Amino acid sequence: MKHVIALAAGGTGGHLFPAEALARELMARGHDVVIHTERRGAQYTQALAGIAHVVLPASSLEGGVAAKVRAVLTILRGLLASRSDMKRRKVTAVVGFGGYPSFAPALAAKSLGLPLLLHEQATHLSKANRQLLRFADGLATSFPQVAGADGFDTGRIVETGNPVRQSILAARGDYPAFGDDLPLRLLVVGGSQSAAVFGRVVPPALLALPAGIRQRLQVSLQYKGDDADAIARQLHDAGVDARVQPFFDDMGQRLRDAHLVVTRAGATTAADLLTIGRPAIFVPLPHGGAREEQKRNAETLAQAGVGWHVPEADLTPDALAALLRQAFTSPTRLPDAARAAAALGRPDAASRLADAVERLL
Ligand SMILES: CC(=O)N[C@H]1[C@@H](OP(=O)(O)OP(=O)(O)OC[C@H]2O[C@@H](n3ccc(=O)[nH]c3=O)[C@H](O)[C@@H]2O)O[C@H](CO)[C@@H](O)[C@@H]1O
Repeated sequence: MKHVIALAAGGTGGHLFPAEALARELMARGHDVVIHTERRGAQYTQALAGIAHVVLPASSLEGGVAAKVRAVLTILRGLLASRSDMKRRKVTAVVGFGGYPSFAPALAAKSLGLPLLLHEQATHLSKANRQLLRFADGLATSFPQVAGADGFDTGRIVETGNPVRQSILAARGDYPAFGDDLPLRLLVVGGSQSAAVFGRVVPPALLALPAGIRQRLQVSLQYKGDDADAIARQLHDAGVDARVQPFFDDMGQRLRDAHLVVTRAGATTAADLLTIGRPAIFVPLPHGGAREEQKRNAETLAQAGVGWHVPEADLTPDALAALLRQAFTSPTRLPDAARAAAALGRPDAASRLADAVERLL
C-alpha cells in the first residue's frame, strides 16, 4: 500500500544526503516522500531534485538565556509549519536523521500520533537524536553498536547502515592501479562545510614530499578559503597537479579514482568512502559536543584498519608529509586498508532502512 513518509533532516550534507538516499528508495517502492529541512538544506538542489521538500525555520538550543528563548520560539514555529504540512499531505510516518532542525518535525510527528523512526549516522547518538529518543518508536543505526541509547528497548533497534547517494553506489569499483611510476591520486575533503585546516596544512605537506612522489600526485582539494586560488597556483608552480574547489559535486567519481583520502570524520563522508572502499587519514573536528562524535568515528575506523586517526593538533605539515610518504611508498598498506574499508561498506543501507520504515506502517 502506498504511504506518505516525511523525512526530517538537518541542513548539512551529513544529514541531508542519507535522507535523499532513503527518499529515492521509498519513492522507487511507490511511496510519496517529503523532506522537512532548513534553509541550508534547500541549497542542495541536486540532492533534492524531484523530491518534495519543505524549508522550516530552525535554530540550535545553544547560547545564553535570550538566545535559548528565541530558539524555542523558532522551534515552535517550525513545529507548527511541519505539523500543518504533515496533516495536509496525510503523512503516515516520520523518519528523523538528526541535526537540530530535525527536532520540530519529530515533535510534530508525535503530536499527530505518527510513528517516528530515528536514524543515527555515527557510532554515538547525536545530541538531537539522544533528546528525541524518548519519543521514538524505533532506532536505526549505521554501525553494529551505537552508544548513548541506554534504556531504549533493544528490540526496537535495527542496524541498517548509513544510506549513501545513488552517485556513490554507481561509483563502486576496484582499487585503482597502484605502484611505481603510476599516478597517485589524493582526495582531500573537509565535509559539507570544507575545513580550513586542510588549506593550511595540506599544501606545505605536499611541497615537502620528495620530487618522485610529488610529480606523480593528482590532488583534489576541497577548500573554500579566500586564498584558494593562491593555493592552487602555489601547488601548480611546484609541479603538483591539483584541483582546488569549494565543493565537489562528483564525489562518487573522485572517491573511486582516489588512492587515499584525507578527511574529517563526519559519519556520512565515512559511509561514502566505506561503500566505495577507500583508505583515509581521518582528522576529526576537534573539541567536545557533537564534534566529539567525529573523534569516535575516526578511532573506530582506524582500529578497523581503514587508515589513520590524526588529531588536528598533531596535523603539522611535517607529520602529514611523513604519513603520506609512508602510505605511498608501501606496496601493501593502502590496498590492505582499502579492503578493510570495503568490508565495512553497506551498499544495501537504503533498502534496509526502507524495510525498517515499512515495518512501522
Ligand atoms: C558541523 C556538523 O553538523 N557536522 C556533522 C555533519 O557533518 P557534515 O555535514 O560535514 O557531514 P559529513 O562529513 O558526514 O558528510 C558530508 C557529505 O558531503 C559530501 N561531500 C563533501 C565534500 C564535497 O566536496 N562534496 C561532497 O559531496 C560527502 O561525500 C558526504 O556525503 O553531519 C555528520 C553526519 O551526521 C556528522 O558526523 C557531523 O558531525
